[in-house]
This record gives sequence, structure tokens and C-alpha cells, in this order.
Amino acid sequence: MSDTKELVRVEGLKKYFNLSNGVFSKKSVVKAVDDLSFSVQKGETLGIVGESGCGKSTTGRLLLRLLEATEGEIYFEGKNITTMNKKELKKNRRHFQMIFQDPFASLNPRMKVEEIIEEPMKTVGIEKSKRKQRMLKLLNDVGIPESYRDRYPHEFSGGQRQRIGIARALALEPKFIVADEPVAALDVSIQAQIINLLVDLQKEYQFTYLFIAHDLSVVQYISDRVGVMYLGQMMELSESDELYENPLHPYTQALLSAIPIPDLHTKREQIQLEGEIPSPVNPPSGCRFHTRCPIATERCKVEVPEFREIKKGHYAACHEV
Ligand SMILES: Nc1ncnc2c1ncn2[C@@H]1O[C@H](COP(=O)(O)OP(=O)(O)OP(=O)(O)O)[C@@H](O)[C@H]1O
Repeated sequence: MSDTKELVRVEGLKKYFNLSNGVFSKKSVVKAVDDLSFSVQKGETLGIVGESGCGKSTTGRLLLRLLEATEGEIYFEGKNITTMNKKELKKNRRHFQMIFQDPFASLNPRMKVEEIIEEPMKTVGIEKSKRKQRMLKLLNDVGIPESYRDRYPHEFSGGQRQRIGIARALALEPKFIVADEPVAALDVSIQAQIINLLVDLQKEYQFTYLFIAHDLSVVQYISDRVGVMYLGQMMELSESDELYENPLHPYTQALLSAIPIPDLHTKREQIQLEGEIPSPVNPPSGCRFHTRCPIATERCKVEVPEFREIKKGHYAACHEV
């Protein structure tokens, strides 16, 4: 049943990439996303964290249909976007946008800032005077002086370029924004400014975020709920404060234990994970985390744990909780 508060719902989502290493070698398959089910509520920020390669970006791209899913369904406002044809998708595309990690690579170097921000409006046929008016408001909203509008991306700093990328993402007043590590490429001194800007803009424009990050502390600050991914699967998902105060999954516990606590009197025992992350080409049987899990049992090696609601709104995939 569709929940009226739900903006996006993902069911059994999979993305497998076929890799061919040459003419004679066997084909291998990267299981980048492997059976994800979750929903994003209207107006919330859902943070997604996990180590490099766990499938966060692939998930974000699938949700916006920038990538085609191998299996599974994605519903946006109750409509199945996985089966939409090009025409229907084009009509809906304005409602979902992406903010990229590398603001330089994502901005056309040959376009002036005003053209970059107006371009999405042009594609949906918004008339010139309205485009200009909205472009000026967006520049103002993201903190770029109006007088810079005829400059090119290379004339801006990294933080300013990200502000321009954000203005472009907001140009069509989307309902859903996937922010894929939007501050990871920026200087630490600039990161907080951009995070605060993203928070303020959400208040003004009332959109919903899927916020992807490596850094658990960034995600905690910005997210209402947080999902923790490992090797293409969701290990735990709950309200942000609950996840940080009462992590249930051993993987989440290990990730959290690595964050330094500012208060010198509080000590948190660091949980060291053994070994490397296994390859998504050949993920471990049973629970994917069992090869590194400090509490794994024989059952974990053979039986995939169900991703289940353990406390109200707090989900985890672990046999031992
Ligand atoms: N186009 C592709 N072709 C083949 N494999 C891919 C492709 N895109 C991603 N992958 C693989 O899928 C897995 C998941 O990648 P993804 O970029 O989604 O992870 P991530 O969690 O976002 O990592 P990072 O934090 O490093 O960006 C990785 O093993 C990656 O190498």
C-alpha cells in the first residue's frame, strides 16, 4: 500500500554491471546494488553511508533513473518510474535532480553561469523573462553575487562552483534531490558552509533529500534518518539520533566507533574490523558482512539475514540482534 507521506519507494532493487576483461576471459558480474528495499518520506533527509564501493552512488543514480535497474521497482509519488517510457520520464524528470560530488566536472566549462542555471528551465519551455528572474533569485539564494552571472565555471572557487551546481539543481524546483557526496571534494573550511546552505535551501524550497556521504558525522548532522550500506545491501536504517545512540548492527557499531568524540571524558571503544571489504563480484554467502563481523556465527555464513524492523522504525539485517 502506498503511504501518503512517502515520496520514493524502492522494492528489491538490483544493479549488476557486466564486466568483460578481454576476448578470452570469462565475464564477471559486479553486484553493485543487490536487493535494496526502503522508502524516502516527503520532506525528510535520508542519509546513506558506507565505505567506498558499497553501492551508494549507484543507488542514487538508479533512483533518478540515470541508470537502468537490473531488477526491482522504484516508485516516485506512487508512480513506477522503472517502467516509464521516455516521454513519461521526461515529464517527471524535473521533479528529481542530482547534486554531484565534483562541481567542476558537472558544470559545462563553455557556458556562463547564467546559462548553466537557465538551461534546465529552457528545456522545459519556461519563458525568457521568467528564467532570468528565477536565475537571479537562485544566485542570490546560493550566495553568488548577481554581478558574477556572466562568468565561466573556471573563474570560481570549488565552493562557489558547488553553489552554482546547487542553483542549477534547484532551477526547476524539484521535489527530490540526490546529493552525492556534495562536500567531499571541498576544503574542510568550506564544507560546513555548503552543508548549512543545503539545510537552509531545504527549509525554503521544501524538497526531499537522499544525502550520500562517507562521513558519518556529516550525515548525522543533516539527516532525519540514516541508512548504512555494505556491499550493495542495506545493513541498518533508522532515525538518525537512534542510530547514533543505539546502533544495532555490528557494522554500524564499528563505523561509529571510528568517529572521534570531542568530549575527552567520554571514551568509546574502537571496534577494529578485520580484513578488506570483499569484492562485489564475489560477495560472501549468507550475511555479506560475516567475513569481518566480530560476532558472526555458523548461521551467518549460510543464511542471509532478513532486513527487519527490530524496534519501531529501526531496521537491521543481522541474525544476532
Ligand atoms: N559503470 C560501472 N561499471 C562497472 N562497475 C561499476 C560501475 N559503476 C560502479 N561500479 C562498481 O559498483 C560498485 C559500487 O560502486 P558505487 O560507485 O555505487 O559505490 P559507492 O559506495 O558510491 O563508492 P564511492 O564512495 O567510492 O563513490 C563498485 O564496486 C564499483 O566499482
